[in-house]
Amino acid sequence: MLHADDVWFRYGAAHPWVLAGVDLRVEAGEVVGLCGPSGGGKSTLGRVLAGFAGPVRGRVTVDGAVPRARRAPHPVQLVLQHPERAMDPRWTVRRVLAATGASHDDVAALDRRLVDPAWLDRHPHEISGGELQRVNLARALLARPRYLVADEITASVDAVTQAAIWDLLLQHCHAAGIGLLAISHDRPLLDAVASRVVDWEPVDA
Ligand SMILES: Nc1ncnc2c1ncn2[C@@H]1O[C@H](COP(=O)(O)OP(=O)(O)OP(=O)(O)O)[C@@H](O)[C@H]1O
Repeated sequence: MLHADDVWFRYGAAHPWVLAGVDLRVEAGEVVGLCGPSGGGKSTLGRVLAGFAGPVRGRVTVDGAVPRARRAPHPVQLVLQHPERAMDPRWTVRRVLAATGASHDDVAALDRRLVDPAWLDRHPHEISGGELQRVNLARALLARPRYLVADEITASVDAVTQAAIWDLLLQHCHAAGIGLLAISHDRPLLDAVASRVVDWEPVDA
């Protein structure tokens, strides 16, 4: 289980609390939606869950333990809305994927619906936004996460691409037993992809 256990967080002592006593659980293989208003702290929680920031109070555990700094990828991978901001524009897609530490064989064996081999020698700006988001998801999956946090991952693509990306992601998470936290302001989307949806309550609400 991925567990935010009484998590408190603020961006410095002079700033207000963004997370105040958050308790959120995602079981292995479960798909949970997190829905709430803009600026309420959902992305902050995603960053804390994936280890980009530590809680000021409380703790995040992954399958019962607090993840320790080590050379292996973090067991919680975070995927964001804008894949182009998460990649070096000078790198080819192949290099982006190889930078995960994945072997040539692992990259070659990727689901072709996720990464078309024709994209491998192109740069991020030489494939579409929806294609680049699939590469971004492939990169997260190559890290063999136990949990994924998907933060507004299809907010910038059309409805058909959105459906295709979610279909693929859910298939991969189901096959690998990955727990998924889907963050969005789009309640109908979360109702369609998640087995339960948590309504986020901002600190000041
Ligand atoms: N690096 C930062 N330094 C200071 N405050 C920050 C920082 N990042 C976010 N915040 C503040 O934390 C609060 C929560 O932001 P966050 O991005 O987590 O909300 P959100 O619910 O994900 O919003 P949205 O749906 O618009 O992305 C906001 O008030 C934001 O201004």
